[in-house]
Amino acid sequence: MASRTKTIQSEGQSLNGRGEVLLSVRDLTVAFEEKVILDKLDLDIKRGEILGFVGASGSGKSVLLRTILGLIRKRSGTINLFGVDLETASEEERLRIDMRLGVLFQHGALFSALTVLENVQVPMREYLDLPRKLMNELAMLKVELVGLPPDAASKYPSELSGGMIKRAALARALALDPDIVFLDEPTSGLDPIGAAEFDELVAKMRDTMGLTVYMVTHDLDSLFSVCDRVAVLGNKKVLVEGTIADMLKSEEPWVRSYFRGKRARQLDLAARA
Ligand SMILES: Nc1ncnc2c1ncn2[C@@H]1O[C@H](COP(=O)(O)OP(=O)(O)OP(=O)(O)O)[C@@H](O)[C@H]1O
Repeated sequence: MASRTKTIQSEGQSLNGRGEVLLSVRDLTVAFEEKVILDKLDLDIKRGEILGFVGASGSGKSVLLRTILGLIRKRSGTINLFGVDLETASEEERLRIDMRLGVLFQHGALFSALTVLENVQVPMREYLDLPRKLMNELAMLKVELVGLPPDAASKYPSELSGGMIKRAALARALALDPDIVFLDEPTSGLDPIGAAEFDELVAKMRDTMGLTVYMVTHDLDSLFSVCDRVAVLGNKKVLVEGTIADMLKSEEPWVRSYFRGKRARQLDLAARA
């Protein structure tokens, strides 16, 4: 556990383009009939950062993620990705944007009838037209990139551990070399060691590839150990955002109890030790 809480946050801004805003959400309102879930919400994510997105259960984290990904229709506001307003984007622009996004859904794991290699190739088949041999080679590189042994490539999801499934799902999310990956509770269901290893992998990808990560999580360990910035969803908008240090100083009641509750205090002490 102690190694988990040792901070592995970004050490510098050395990679090109760091700081550039890749996703900008402004005045976003999402409602299901009369029920407003998000009300004039603003959010930015910058290149090369890991943004941890937290909020009470049912506060709308998944709705926001699905709206950004174009799976839920917004009522008003703008969502701008890579400088393009999604509402006015042409079909071709939208396709190019989609290819720059990787997604790891919490329950959307892997196709059970496909091997790991075939799962990783799903986005490649959808968006690219590559010869089979090249696709196999590229998918294999992704399998290795996420730290899976080569023999995992020919296995089916039912033959893998929980941690290996998450890695394989990450490999699939990285299939097209995206600029941003959206991870929906990536460490849920993993034991602390598996979760720590997954966090370290994500941090390594930020540091070596400049990957930008939007991580919805309830996992305090992840928030303390890898997130460069945290955004808290509450009252239908981003209530507070900033570093973990900012969260620890916040007097907002939900943020206070979440980040300064007993468990959070123990993690903070361990991280400082
Ligand atoms: N398709 C839908 N139709 C109607 N209401 C919906 C729909 N999808 C989500 N909601 C409602 O939107 C609210 C926010 O749900 P959401 O799943 O985004 O919460 P969450 O913050 O991700 O919660 P959790 O942390 O428990 O996963 C909930 O009240 C939910 O019932």
